[in-house]
Amino acid sequence: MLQQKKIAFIGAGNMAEAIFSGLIHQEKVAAEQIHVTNRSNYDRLNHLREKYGVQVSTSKEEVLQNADIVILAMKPIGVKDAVNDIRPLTSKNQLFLSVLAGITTEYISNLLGHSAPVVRVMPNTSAAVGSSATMIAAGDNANEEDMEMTSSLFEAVGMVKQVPEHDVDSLTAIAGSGPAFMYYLVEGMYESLEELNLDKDLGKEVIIQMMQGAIDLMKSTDQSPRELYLNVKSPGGTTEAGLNVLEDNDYQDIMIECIKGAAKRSRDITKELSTLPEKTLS
Ligand SMILES: NC(=O)C1=CN([C@@H]2O[C@H](COP(=O)(O)OP(=O)(O)OC[C@H]3O[C@@H](n4cnc5c(N)ncnc54)[C@H](O)[C@@H]3O)[C@@H](O)[C@H]2O)C=CC1
Ligand SMILES: O=C(O)[C@@H]1CCC=N1
Repeated sequence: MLQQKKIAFIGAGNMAEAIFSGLIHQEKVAAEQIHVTNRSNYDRLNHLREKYGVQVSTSKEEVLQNADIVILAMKPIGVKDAVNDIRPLTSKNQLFLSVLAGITTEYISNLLGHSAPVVRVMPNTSAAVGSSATMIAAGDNANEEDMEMTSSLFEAVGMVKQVPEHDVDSLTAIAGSGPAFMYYLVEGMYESLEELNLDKDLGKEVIIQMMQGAIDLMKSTDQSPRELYLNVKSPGGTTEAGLNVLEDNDYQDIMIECIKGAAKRSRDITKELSTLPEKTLS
């Protein structure tokens, strides 16, 4: 399905790199099919070309010409300028995938001013290793074939779930931002290594394998997280001592607030930009 397709990335940051590096490593797409541009950082484009063999250009025209799929991967705040800039170079025959947090397909369609299909996509940086949890939601003009194309692209870099667009803000908190919350937790564990006078390399290896094992076990069982941690906890034991500290500090409430805060931010981005741009063409 993806063979021969020209894929244009508008934006060449962390997320764009995670997606196309994953696609290339999984051998789903050849590096020559990927065309990348950014605002103005040619050194960055050059670095990406040398590292992955992708096509890069500062000319948006070159990148967009005959592109089948256009992936919008700039920061949400820059979407208006970016799409205004490329609009004359786009056509309704191209499939637009927006990975921008908090930006609706309606907003993108209004900026584009034509009836090209737009799909909202929320991946995460684990795409780089083929392990993203990617949410996809159809905009009004996206048909089944467009969704299949989007699915097949992102299945190459992990799991894909098609969801209604009204759920994407909440799912962004988990699928998109979630990895950062995990890394933050692990950073805390790393910091404990020093206080415990443990060898850092050994400790890091143990922490990563411990996390991997916990994930493997969760995937292999119907047991709830509560059952799983109760299996670990012994009366008067070490786990109980640690869990007491977490409970005393309302750790789970904090985690719930963390996810809700991220979801709210996604909804607020939409609201901040909610004065929809006027349709430029009928
Ligand atoms: N970093 C992550 O884990 C995730 C990010 N996202 C979304 O991906 C998007 C990009 O995020 P990052 O890659 O982290 O940001 P970043 O700051 O690393 O990259 C942004 C890129 O957009 C380019 N850009 C800005 N204005 C432009 C314009 N007018 N024309 C062309 N290119 C332009 C910049 O030059 C840069 O290459 C955001 O909208 C974010 O919400 C979505 C899921 C996860
Ligand atoms: O922090 C952000 O806004 C983006 C979206 C999800 C992950 N990173």
